[in-house]
Amino acid sequence: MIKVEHTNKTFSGKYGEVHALQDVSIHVEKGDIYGIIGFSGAGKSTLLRLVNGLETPDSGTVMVHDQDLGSLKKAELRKLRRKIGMVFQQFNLLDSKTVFHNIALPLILEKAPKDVIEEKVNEVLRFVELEDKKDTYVSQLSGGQKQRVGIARALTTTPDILLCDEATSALDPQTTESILKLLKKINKEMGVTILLITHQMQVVQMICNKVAVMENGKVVESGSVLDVFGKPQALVTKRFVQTVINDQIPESIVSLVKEQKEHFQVERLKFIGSSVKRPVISDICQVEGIVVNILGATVQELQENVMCVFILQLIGSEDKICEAEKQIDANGVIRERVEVI
Ligand SMILES: Nc1ncnc2c1ncn2[C@@H]1O[C@H](COP(=O)(O)OP(=O)(O)OP(=O)(O)O)[C@@H](O)[C@H]1O
Repeated sequence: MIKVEHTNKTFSGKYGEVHALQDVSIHVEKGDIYGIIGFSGAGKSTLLRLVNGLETPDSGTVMVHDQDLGSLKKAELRKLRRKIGMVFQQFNLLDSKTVFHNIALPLILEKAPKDVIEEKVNEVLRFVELEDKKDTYVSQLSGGQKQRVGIARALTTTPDILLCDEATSALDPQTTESILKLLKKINKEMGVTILLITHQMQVVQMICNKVAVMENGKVVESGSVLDVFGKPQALVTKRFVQTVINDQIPESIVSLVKEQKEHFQVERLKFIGSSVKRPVISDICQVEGIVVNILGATVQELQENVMCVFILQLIGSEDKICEAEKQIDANGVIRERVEVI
Protein backbone atom coordinates (compact mmCIF):
# COMPACT_ATOMS: atom_id res chain seq x y z
CA MET A 1 0.00 0.00 0.00
CA ILE A 2 2.87 2.36 0.90
CA LYS A 3 6.36 1.47 -0.33
CA VAL A 4 9.23 3.77 0.43
CA GLU A 5 12.37 2.42 -1.23
CA HIS A 6 15.96 3.55 -0.63
CA THR A 7 15.06 7.19 -0.16
CA ASN A 8 17.57 9.90 0.63
CA LYS A 9 16.87 13.49 1.59
CA THR A 10 19.46 16.13 2.44
CA PHE A 11 18.69 19.67 3.57
CA SER A 12 21.18 22.50 3.32
CA GLY A 13 20.99 24.62 6.41
CA LYS A 14 22.85 27.46 8.04
CA TYR A 15 25.33 25.05 9.60
CA GLY A 16 25.84 22.82 6.57
CA GLU A 17 24.06 19.81 5.21
CA VAL A 18 21.63 17.68 7.20
CA HIS A 19 21.10 14.12 6.00
CA ALA A 20 17.51 13.83 7.14
CA LEU A 21 16.92 10.48 5.39
CA GLN A 22 19.61 7.99 4.44
CA ASP A 23 18.63 4.94 2.40
CA VAL A 24 15.27 4.69 4.14
CA SER A 25 12.86 1.94 3.11
CA ILE A 26 9.54 0.96 4.70
CA HIS A 27 6.69 -1.23 3.46
CA VAL A 28 3.23 -0.63 4.84
CA GLU A 29 0.57 -3.18 3.94
CA LYS A 30 -3.18 -2.73 3.79
CA GLY A 31 -4.69 -2.91 7.28
CA ASP A 32 -1.44 -2.13 9.11
CA ILE A 33 -1.06 0.30 11.93
CA TYR A 34 2.57 1.07 11.25
CA GLY A 35 4.54 3.09 13.80
CA ILE A 36 7.71 5.04 13.11
CA ILE A 37 9.50 5.81 16.34
CA GLY A 38 12.60 7.88 16.98
CA PHE A 39 13.94 10.74 19.04
CA SER A 40 13.71 14.33 17.89
CA GLY A 41 15.58 14.94 14.64
CA ALA A 42 15.61 11.25 13.63
CA GLY A 43 13.86 12.02 10.34
CA LYS A 44 10.30 10.86 11.11
CA SER A 45 8.48 13.98 9.90
CA THR A 46 10.55 14.12 6.73
CA LEU A 47 9.60 10.51 5.98
CA LEU A 48 5.91 11.24 6.61
CA ARG A 49 6.10 14.28 4.34
CA LEU A 50 7.48 12.10 1.55
CA VAL A 51 4.48 9.81 1.83
CA ASN A 52 1.94 12.60 1.44
CA GLY A 53 3.92 14.22 -1.36
CA LEU A 54 4.77 17.40 0.56
CA GLU A 55 8.45 16.61 0.16
CA THR A 56 10.27 14.86 -2.67
CA PRO A 57 13.25 12.54 -2.10
CA ASP A 58 16.66 13.37 -3.62
CA SER A 59 16.80 9.72 -4.66
CA GLY A 60 14.72 6.61 -4.14
CA THR A 61 11.01 6.09 -4.72
CA VAL A 62 7.77 6.56 -2.83
CA MET A 63 4.87 4.42 -3.99
CA VAL A 64 1.34 4.81 -2.67
CA HIS A 65 -1.30 2.44 -4.05
CA ASP A 66 1.26 1.27 -6.63
CA GLN A 67 1.63 4.82 -7.92
CA ASP A 68 5.06 6.41 -7.95
CA LEU A 69 4.54 9.87 -6.41
CA GLY A 70 7.56 11.18 -8.32
CA SER A 71 5.95 10.48 -11.66
CA LEU A 72 2.49 11.93 -10.93
CA LYS A 73 1.19 15.16 -12.41
CA LYS A 74 -0.10 17.79 -9.96
CA ALA A 75 -3.75 16.89 -10.55
CA GLU A 76 -3.03 13.18 -10.12
CA LEU A 77 -1.16 13.85 -6.89
CA ARG A 78 -4.11 15.95 -5.62
CA LYS A 79 -6.48 13.10 -6.40
CA LEU A 80 -4.29 10.58 -4.60
CA ARG A 81 -3.89 12.87 -1.59
CA ARG A 82 -7.65 13.07 -1.24
CA LYS A 83 -7.46 9.43 -0.12
CA ILE A 84 -4.79 10.23 2.48
CA GLY A 85 -6.01 11.82 5.72
CA MET A 86 -3.67 13.78 7.99
CA VAL A 87 -3.86 14.12 11.77
CA PHE A 88 -1.56 16.63 13.49
CA GLN A 89 -0.08 17.03 16.95
CA GLN A 90 -1.36 20.60 17.28
CA PHE A 91 -4.71 19.71 15.65
CA ASN A 92 -4.45 22.50 12.99
CA LEU A 93 -8.07 23.61 13.50
CA LEU A 94 -9.74 26.98 13.04
CA ASP A 95 -10.43 27.99 16.65
CA SER A 96 -12.97 30.67 15.78
CA LYS A 97 -15.12 28.28 13.74
CA THR A 98 -17.54 25.62 14.95
CA VAL A 99 -16.83 21.91 15.10
CA PHE A 100 -19.18 21.43 12.14
CA HIS A 101 -17.36 24.00 10.01
CA ASN A 102 -13.92 22.55 10.79
CA ILE A 103 -14.98 19.02 9.91
CA ALA A 104 -16.83 20.15 6.81
CA LEU A 105 -13.90 22.20 5.50
CA PRO A 106 -12.34 19.61 3.14
CA LEU A 107 -15.78 19.06 1.54
CA ILE A 108 -16.55 22.80 1.40
CA LEU A 109 -13.24 23.31 -0.46
CA GLU A 110 -14.27 20.59 -2.89
CA LYS A 111 -17.58 22.41 -3.39
CA ALA A 112 -19.58 19.34 -2.36
CA PRO A 113 -23.40 19.79 -2.19
CA LYS A 114 -24.75 20.99 1.19
CA ASP A 115 -26.79 17.85 1.90
CA VAL A 116 -23.76 15.64 1.17
CA ILE A 117 -21.65 17.71 3.57
CA GLU A 118 -24.33 17.60 6.28
CA GLU A 119 -24.69 13.83 5.99
CA LYS A 120 -20.96 13.11 6.00
CA VAL A 121 -20.19 15.44 8.90
CA ASN A 122 -22.97 13.87 10.97
CA GLU A 123 -21.64 10.40 10.15
CA VAL A 124 -18.05 11.16 11.23
CA LEU A 125 -19.24 13.10 14.30
CA ARG A 126 -21.13 10.00 15.41
CA PHE A 127 -18.03 7.90 14.82
CA VAL A 128 -15.79 10.11 16.97
CA GLU A 129 -18.59 10.50 19.55
CA LEU A 130 -18.85 14.29 19.39
CA GLU A 131 -22.40 14.73 18.07
CA ASP A 132 -23.31 17.00 20.97
CA LYS A 133 -20.45 19.41 20.14
CA LYS A 134 -21.48 20.02 16.54
CA ASP A 135 -22.23 23.73 17.04
CA THR A 136 -19.57 24.41 19.67
CA TYR A 137 -16.63 26.66 18.83
CA VAL A 138 -13.34 24.78 18.72
CA SER A 139 -11.80 27.27 21.17
CA GLN A 140 -14.20 25.88 23.81
CA LEU A 141 -13.03 22.27 23.48
CA SER A 142 -10.51 20.24 25.49
CA GLY A 143 -7.33 18.92 23.82
CA GLY A 144 -8.79 15.44 23.46
CA GLN A 145 -12.00 16.81 21.92
CA LYS A 146 -9.95 18.95 19.52
CA GLN A 147 -8.03 15.89 18.40
CA ARG A 148 -11.33 14.04 17.81
CA VAL A 149 -12.39 16.95 15.59
CA GLY A 150 -9.03 16.75 13.78
CA ILE A 151 -9.55 13.05 13.21
CA ALA A 152 -13.16 13.56 12.10
CA ARG A 153 -12.00 16.18 9.58
CA ALA A 154 -9.45 13.72 8.21
CA LEU A 155 -12.24 11.16 7.74
CA THR A 156 -14.64 13.33 5.73
CA THR A 157 -13.00 12.47 2.41
CA THR A 158 -13.26 8.73 3.27
CA PRO A 159 -9.50 8.13 3.13
CA ASP A 160 -8.00 4.68 3.00
CA ILE A 161 -4.74 5.88 4.55
CA LEU A 162 -4.37 7.99 7.67
CA LEU A 163 -1.04 9.67 8.44
CA CYS A 164 -0.71 10.69 12.07
CA ASP A 165 2.00 13.14 13.07
CA GLU A 166 2.54 12.78 16.85
CA ALA A 167 -1.26 12.74 17.24
CA THR A 168 -1.18 12.16 21.00
CA SER A 169 1.98 13.99 22.06
CA ALA A 170 0.09 17.05 23.30
CA LEU A 171 -2.36 14.99 25.38
CA ASP A 172 -2.42 13.59 28.93
CA PRO A 173 -2.08 9.79 29.39
CA GLN A 174 -5.81 9.12 29.80
CA THR A 175 -6.79 11.19 26.76
CA THR A 176 -3.92 9.59 24.80
CA GLU A 177 -5.43 6.19 25.52
CA SER A 178 -8.89 7.23 24.33
CA ILE A 179 -7.47 8.72 21.09
CA LEU A 180 -5.42 5.58 20.45
CA LYS A 181 -8.56 3.48 20.94
CA LEU A 182 -10.33 5.69 18.40
CA LEU A 183 -7.50 5.19 15.87
CA LYS A 184 -7.70 1.44 16.39
CA LYS A 185 -11.48 1.57 15.83
CA ILE A 186 -10.94 3.50 12.57
CA ASN A 187 -8.45 0.85 11.46
CA LYS A 188 -10.69 -2.08 12.39
CA GLU A 189 -14.15 -0.81 11.43
CA MET A 190 -13.34 1.45 8.47
CA GLY A 191 -10.40 -0.60 7.18
CA VAL A 192 -8.14 2.46 7.15
CA THR A 193 -4.38 1.78 7.04
CA ILE A 194 -2.52 3.98 9.52
CA LEU A 195 1.04 5.24 9.37
CA LEU A 196 1.98 7.16 12.50
CA ILE A 197 5.07 8.84 13.83
CA THR A 198 5.74 9.08 17.53
CA HIS A 199 8.46 9.29 20.15
CA GLN A 200 6.37 7.33 22.67
CA MET A 201 6.83 3.56 22.74
CA GLN A 202 3.54 3.30 24.62
CA VAL A 203 1.76 4.37 21.41
CA VAL A 204 3.49 1.60 19.45
CA GLN A 205 2.75 -0.93 22.19
CA MET A 206 -0.93 -0.04 22.34
CA ILE A 207 -1.96 0.02 18.71
CA CYS A 208 0.75 -0.79 16.16
CA ASN A 209 1.28 -4.18 14.56
CA LYS A 210 4.53 -3.08 12.86
CA VAL A 211 7.23 -0.63 13.78
CA ALA A 212 10.31 1.01 12.29
CA VAL A 213 12.88 2.56 14.61
CA MET A 214 14.72 5.60 13.25
CA GLU A 215 17.98 7.15 14.37
CA ASN A 216 20.03 9.85 12.60
CA GLY A 217 18.06 9.61 9.37
CA LYS A 218 18.23 5.81 9.15
CA VAL A 219 15.84 2.98 9.87
CA VAL A 220 17.90 0.96 12.33
CA GLU A 221 15.34 -1.76 12.90
CA SER A 222 11.89 -2.71 11.65
CA GLY A 223 9.45 -5.57 11.84
CA SER A 224 6.40 -6.85 13.68
CA VAL A 225 5.87 -5.29 17.08
CA LEU A 226 6.08 -8.71 18.72
CA ASP A 227 9.49 -9.40 17.14
CA VAL A 228 10.92 -5.96 17.83
CA PHE A 229 9.73 -5.97 21.46
CA GLY A 230 10.84 -9.57 21.91
CA LYS A 231 14.31 -9.26 20.40
CA PRO A 232 15.32 -5.62 20.06
CA GLN A 233 18.71 -5.42 18.32
CA ALA A 234 19.82 -1.79 18.19
CA LEU A 235 20.69 0.06 21.38
CA VAL A 236 18.13 2.78 20.64
CA THR A 237 15.41 0.13 20.21
CA LYS A 238 16.36 -1.50 23.52
CA ARG A 239 16.04 1.89 25.19
CA PHE A 240 12.60 2.50 23.69
CA VAL A 241 11.41 -0.98 24.70
CA GLN A 242 12.67 -0.42 28.25
CA THR A 243 10.45 2.66 28.54
CA VAL A 244 7.40 0.37 28.51
CA ILE A 245 8.74 -3.04 29.58
CA ASN A 246 11.01 -3.18 32.58
CA ASP A 247 13.29 -6.11 31.81
CA GLN A 248 16.14 -5.13 34.12
CA ILE A 249 17.13 -6.70 37.43
CA PRO A 250 15.70 -4.51 40.19
CA GLU A 251 18.58 -2.41 41.55
CA SER A 252 17.67 -3.32 45.13
CA ILE A 253 18.43 -7.00 44.60
CA VAL A 254 21.58 -6.73 42.49
CA SER A 255 23.77 -6.77 45.61
CA LEU A 256 21.89 -9.78 47.01
CA VAL A 257 22.51 -11.65 43.76
CA LYS A 258 26.21 -10.86 43.91
CA GLU A 259 26.42 -12.24 47.46
CA GLN A 260 25.56 -15.70 46.17
CA LYS A 261 28.60 -17.90 46.88
CA GLU A 262 27.69 -20.80 44.61
CA HIS A 263 28.14 -20.70 40.85
CA PHE A 264 25.13 -19.07 39.13
CA GLN A 265 23.90 -17.50 35.93
CA VAL A 266 21.21 -14.85 35.58
CA GLU A 267 18.87 -15.32 32.61
CA ARG A 268 16.23 -13.09 31.04
CA LEU A 269 13.29 -15.04 29.65
CA LYS A 270 10.60 -13.54 27.43
CA PHE A 271 7.38 -15.43 26.89
CA ILE A 272 5.28 -14.17 23.99
CA GLY A 273 2.15 -15.65 22.47
CA SER A 274 1.80 -19.41 22.88
CA SER A 275 5.07 -19.78 24.82
CA VAL A 276 3.24 -18.18 27.77
CA LYS A 277 1.45 -21.51 28.26
CA ARG A 278 4.67 -23.60 28.53
CA PRO A 279 5.60 -25.01 31.97
CA VAL A 280 9.17 -23.72 31.60
CA ILE A 281 9.90 -22.97 35.24
CA SER A 282 8.77 -26.41 36.40
CA ASP A 283 10.84 -27.96 33.57
CA ILE A 284 14.02 -26.28 34.80
CA CYS A 285 13.26 -27.17 38.39
CA GLN A 286 13.40 -30.79 37.31
CA VAL A 287 17.00 -30.48 36.18
CA GLU A 288 18.85 -32.12 39.03
CA GLY A 289 21.31 -29.84 40.78
CA ILE A 290 19.66 -26.58 39.69
CA VAL A 291 18.03 -24.13 42.06
CA VAL A 292 15.84 -21.42 40.51
CA ASN A 293 15.49 -18.00 42.07
CA ILE A 294 13.00 -15.53 40.52
CA LEU A 295 14.56 -12.04 40.65
CA GLY A 296 11.92 -10.14 38.72
CA ALA A 297 8.81 -10.59 36.61
CA THR A 298 6.54 -8.32 34.55
CA VAL A 299 3.54 -8.89 32.32
CA GLN A 300 2.61 -6.49 29.49
CA GLU A 301 -0.16 -6.55 26.96
CA LEU A 302 1.15 -6.43 23.40
CA GLN A 303 -1.40 -6.38 20.62
CA GLU A 304 -3.77 -9.29 21.30
CA ASN A 305 -0.94 -11.09 23.11
CA VAL A 306 0.80 -10.83 26.41
CA MET A 307 4.54 -10.65 26.93
CA CYS A 308 5.90 -11.95 30.25
CA VAL A 309 9.47 -11.20 31.24
CA PHE A 310 11.13 -13.28 33.94
CA ILE A 311 14.58 -12.66 35.37
CA LEU A 312 15.85 -15.90 36.85
CA GLN A 313 18.95 -16.78 38.78
CA LEU A 314 19.96 -20.35 38.02
CA ILE A 315 22.23 -21.69 40.77
CA GLY A 316 24.27 -24.79 39.95
CA SER A 317 27.34 -25.98 38.05
CA GLU A 318 28.00 -24.65 34.52
CA ASP A 319 27.04 -28.06 33.07
CA LYS A 320 23.73 -28.09 34.87
CA ILE A 321 23.03 -24.49 33.86
CA CYS A 322 23.63 -25.41 30.20
CA GLU A 323 21.22 -28.33 30.62
CA ALA A 324 18.59 -25.99 32.08
CA GLU A 325 19.15 -23.52 29.22
CA LYS A 326 18.46 -26.32 26.73
CA GLN A 327 15.16 -27.03 28.51
CA ILE A 328 14.23 -23.35 28.24
CA ASP A 329 15.22 -23.12 24.56
CA ALA A 330 13.25 -26.28 23.72
CA ASN A 331 10.10 -24.44 24.87
CA GLY A 332 10.51 -21.67 22.30
CA VAL A 333 11.10 -19.01 24.92
CA ILE A 334 13.35 -16.03 24.11
CA ARG A 335 16.33 -16.31 26.44
CA GLU A 336 19.48 -14.34 27.06
CA ARG A 337 22.22 -14.46 29.64
CA VAL A 338 22.44 -11.33 31.79
CA GLU A 339 25.73 -10.17 33.28
CA VAL A 340 25.38 -8.86 36.80
CA ILE A 341 27.76 -5.94 37.19
N1 LIG B 1 13.07 22.07 5.68
C1 LIG B 1 14.18 21.76 6.34
N2 LIG B 1 15.31 22.48 6.17
C2 LIG B 1 16.45 22.17 6.82
N3 LIG B 1 16.57 21.14 7.67
C3 LIG B 1 15.48 20.36 7.88
C4 LIG B 1 14.22 20.65 7.24
N4 LIG B 1 13.32 19.72 7.65
C5 LIG B 1 13.96 18.92 8.52
N5 LIG B 1 15.25 19.30 8.65
C6 LIG B 1 16.28 18.64 9.49
O1 LIG B 1 16.26 17.25 9.19
C7 LIG B 1 16.44 16.47 10.37
C8 LIG B 1 15.26 15.54 10.53
O2 LIG B 1 14.13 16.32 10.86
P1 LIG B 1 12.68 15.70 11.09
O3 LIG B 1 11.76 16.84 11.40
O4 LIG B 1 12.32 14.81 9.97
O5 LIG B 1 12.92 14.81 12.40
P2 LIG B 1 11.85 14.22 13.42
O6 LIG B 1 12.32 12.87 13.78
O7 LIG B 1 10.49 14.35 12.87
O8 LIG B 1 12.04 15.19 14.65
P3 LIG B 1 10.88 15.83 15.61
O9 LIG B 1 10.33 14.69 16.41
O10 LIG B 1 11.64 16.81 16.45
O11 LIG B 1 9.89 16.47 14.69
C9 LIG B 1 16.61 17.45 11.52
O12 LIG B 1 17.97 17.62 11.76
C10 LIG B 1 15.97 18.72 10.98
O13 LIG B 1 16.56 19.85 11.56
